[in-house]
Amino acid sequence: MAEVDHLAAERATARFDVEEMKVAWAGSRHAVHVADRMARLVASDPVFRKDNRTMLSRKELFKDTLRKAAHAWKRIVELRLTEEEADLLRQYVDQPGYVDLHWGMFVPAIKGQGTEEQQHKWLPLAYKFQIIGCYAQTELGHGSNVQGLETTATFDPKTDEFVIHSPTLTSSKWWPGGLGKASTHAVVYARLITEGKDYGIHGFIVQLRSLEDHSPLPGVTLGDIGGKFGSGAYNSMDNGVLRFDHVRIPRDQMLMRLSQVTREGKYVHSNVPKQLLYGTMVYVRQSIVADASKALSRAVCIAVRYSAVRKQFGSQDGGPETQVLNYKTQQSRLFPLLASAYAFRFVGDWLNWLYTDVTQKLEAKDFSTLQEAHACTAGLKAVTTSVTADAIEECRKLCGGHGYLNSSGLPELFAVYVPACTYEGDNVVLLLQVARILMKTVSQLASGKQPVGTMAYMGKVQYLMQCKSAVSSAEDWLNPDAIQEAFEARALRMAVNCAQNISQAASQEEGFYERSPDLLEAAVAHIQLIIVTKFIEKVHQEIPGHGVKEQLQALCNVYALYILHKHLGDFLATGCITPRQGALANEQLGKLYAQVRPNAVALVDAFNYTDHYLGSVLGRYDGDVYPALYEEAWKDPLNETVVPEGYHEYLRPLIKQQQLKLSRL
Ligand SMILES: CCCCCCCCCCCCCCCCC/C=C/C(=O)SCCNC(=O)CCNC(=O)[C@H](O)C(C)(C)COP(=O)(O)OP(=O)(O)OC[C@H]1O[C@@H](n2cnc3c(N)ncnc32)[C@H](O)[C@@H]1OP(=O)(O)O
Ligand SMILES: Cc1cc2nc3c(=O)[nH]c(=O)nc-3n(C[C@H](O)[C@H](O)[C@H](O)COP(=O)(O)OP(=O)(O)OC[C@H]3O[C@@H](n4cnc5c(N)ncnc54)[C@H](O)[C@@H]3O)c2cc1C
Repeated sequence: MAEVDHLAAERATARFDVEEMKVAWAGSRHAVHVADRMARLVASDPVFRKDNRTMLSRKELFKDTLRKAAHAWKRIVELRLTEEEADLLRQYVDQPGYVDLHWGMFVPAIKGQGTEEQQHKWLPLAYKFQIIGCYAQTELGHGSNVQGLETTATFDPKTDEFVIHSPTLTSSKWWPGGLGKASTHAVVYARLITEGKDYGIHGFIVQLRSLEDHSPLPGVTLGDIGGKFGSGAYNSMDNGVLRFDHVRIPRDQMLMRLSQVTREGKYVHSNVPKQLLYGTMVYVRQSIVADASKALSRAVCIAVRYSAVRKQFGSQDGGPETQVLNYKTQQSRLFPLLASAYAFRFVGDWLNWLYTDVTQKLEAKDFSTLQEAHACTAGLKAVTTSVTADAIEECRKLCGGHGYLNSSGLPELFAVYVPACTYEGDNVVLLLQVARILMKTVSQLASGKQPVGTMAYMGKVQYLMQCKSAVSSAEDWLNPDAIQEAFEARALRMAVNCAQNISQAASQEEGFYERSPDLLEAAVAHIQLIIVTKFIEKVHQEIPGHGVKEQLQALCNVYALYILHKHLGDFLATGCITPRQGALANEQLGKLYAQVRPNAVALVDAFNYTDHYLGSVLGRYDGDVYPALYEEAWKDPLNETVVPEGYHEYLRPLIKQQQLKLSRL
């Protein structure tokens, strides 16, 4: 009971309106309401139970995923849920599965790369689940290097068909989610060959399995690629392997919005940038940024609530011990992660806006913002997923020994989340893309070309290369202009330093290759500037609710000053701030942690997660952690019998043998 009281007391110390913070987090009152309804719908349905997930075998887990997906679809149809509601319902079911790829990549690939006619033909089938699709791009031999894919699609003008073929072992499709067991169709990326010429990678809709009995079609070899990291977790997904042996598809199953092959076999490229082929990846990368804030906020919610419940040391004269949340070290490890969850949420909203804006421009044949969309989605995907993966592990450590139990929810969350650093573009590969664009922008500064969008600050090169921070007290670091200037100067100076070093190499390519570790850091600095800028912009907006703006302001400062403290070397080496100013930032950070402390539990309550979604005995809303931990232990299959299976075979003979030996002595 004492623990329950603890969280109630924690909630009473909050200095802001939690209901209004829920609105700020979700984006609108409507969003809070819909999310609430969908979360409760899922939590109250026994089919969506997930507390036994880590104890299921792979086969049981996969079947459970099929069952949940089918049940979710049934509920979506029965309740006539809107697209927004259906997306949320699937999110709260919280079990990776083939539907993620069907809705998340197969449908968007057809929408983005199919002609109107193709969309008209295929989308209704996909929308009604008459076909199930996946995104088959990566191969055994190549993932990052898309141009290196080997699968071929050779046009045969005699039959008006493409022949899809896997010429080598390394050309086997490898990894696509939903491919292994569930999908009937795939968007397959292959080298288009017509009139004897290789035109590079293009997308094709290929049927893989019979719609009658689900068996692979002739010439198609398919399977699952095997168990993955952790128990439960991403093992609910059937990541697959696929080989083609001269499989024929009609010509009109090439996705022809960007380029076409005529009946005669002539290749025609529309007047659009060829990078639009990568559009589905750009779309998914922006949604992964929003997912990062969800995964991070879940971990932080668990760690904050548990840290308020957990007590260690400090008891005097039999009085209460200290809540671990009161230790300054716990705060300095946890509160930056709390601030990062909010930061990623807001930058994710902004990125979604940017993506929508770019999409509208593309429809109007305006391709001017394509590079900005690529740099922002690639860079933000890389930084937010890397931070989130590390943060989930940090939250596990923040929960001490109990964090290592599956029932804490953290091991599974980590195992599910960590591949986000790799899929949809390895984070290093993506940051190098950002660096390439930074170098291009720096090289254009001399010609007077004004950078735009998130690179616009580079236009202030004369000022930012020589400015000195005016901060002279810890409080000065609360001024957003001081923060913004320091971050802009750091990012620009790192980029310019790289550019200068590269220019001394024998060639641009060689210089880029040699300096790539520095370029990664420059790219990270640029992306951190974007996150800080968007958080500052958010806080400048009108935000209703008692104390809400003040809390967000504090979190924004925590985020920025934490990054400054963590990357102090960059700020000092580039001469943007002095060691004294760095020390003042750290002093201010300590004061901010003290400000966050009484609000910490309420700040995670504002995420509005149900206990079902959190899936953690440590993160329970009521804080009644110990009875739940105790009860959970007894549910383990090992505890089904008092004497374990194998006792008579292995333990008893061993003990008896030793006893016999002893008795002979
Ligand atoms: C407790 C349990 C439950 C918890 C759940 C909670 C967690 C939530 C989980 C969320 C789940 C979400 C589901 C996600 C499922 C994941 C499924 C994964 C799918 C995949 O991985 S699909 C495969 C993805 N593959 C990749 O991303 C490959 C990466 N490689 C590339 O993108 C490219 O090859 C490249 C960009 C690295 C290089 O390409 P290329 O060689 O062609 O290009 P260059 O480097 O030469 O550049 C040429 C110019 O093109 C521009 N460019 C490049 N890319 C783009 C782009 N996308 N858009 C626009 N422009 C682009 C470059 O800038 C160059 O421009 P320049 O002007 O010529 O310099
Ligand atoms: C869980 C999961 C789900 C997936 N789902 C899908 C899916 O649905 N569909 C699909 O098509 N694919 C899918 N993938 C594949 C995924 O997109 C690729 O694994 C990813 O793009 C990374 O490519 P890779 O495996 O070739 O890594 P590699 O490129 O081989 O990376 C290996 C190492 O090399 C480094 N490296 C590579 N290139 C460079 C470079 N130029 N400079 C410096 N370092 C470099 C990387 O940083 C990394 O450290 C999935 C992968 C996973 C793990």
